[in-house]
Amino acid sequence: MTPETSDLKALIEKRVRDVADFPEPGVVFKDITPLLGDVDAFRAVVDALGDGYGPIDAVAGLEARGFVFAAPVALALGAAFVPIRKVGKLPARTLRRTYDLEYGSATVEVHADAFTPGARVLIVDDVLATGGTARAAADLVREAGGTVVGFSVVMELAFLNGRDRLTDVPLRALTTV
Ligand SMILES: O=P(O)(O)OC[C@H]1O[C@H](OP(=O)(O)OP(=O)(O)O)[C@H](O)[C@@H]1O
Ligand SMILES: Nc1ncnc2[nH]cnc12
Repeated sequence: MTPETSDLKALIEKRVRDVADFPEPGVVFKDITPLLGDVDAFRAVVDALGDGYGPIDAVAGLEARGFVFAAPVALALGAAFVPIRKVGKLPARTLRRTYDLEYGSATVEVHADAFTPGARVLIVDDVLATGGTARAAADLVREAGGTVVGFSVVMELAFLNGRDRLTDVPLRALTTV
């Protein structure tokens, strides 16, 4: 680990707050709002999420917290931003996946025409927990014709083993707790 990497991990862990029993008893929620409130930390995280992938055509972000990181990463890389949204929000023809979360379940969609065939796509989110969201996102991008170059997250919750569901996708977690 380079000093820069360990500094970034320490910064993220300092600026992501644990909130017990949210949104339901037994869940320790990782609250990114302090990180978003620290301009230098937010900028460093955006830079690190998109660094070193080579040419990227589109950055796909997961509603809602993933959008906050994915959109600035897209701008920084000179790439398109593609939203992967909760069901019922995208207006044109969509592709859809349903999956389980640490708390409850969710269905997400992407526009069927979001990617040009073979587009190099980086997927960005805030947290990797069970990996259900990440798995759904990677499957949707592929079904829509994109090539998944990587999945980049701010924080991985290792005890939920999400990584095991993404063995076919290069995964980058800026920090793992
Ligand atoms: O690895 P998983 O178990 O799938 O969990 C990770 C996902 O859960 C959270 O989103 P959530 O669905 O709570 O939506 P939000 O961003 O709208 O709060 C988080 O932002 C990730 O997208
Ligand atoms: N514990 C957690 N904190 C924040 N986001 C999450 N998404 C799934 N589990 C989460």
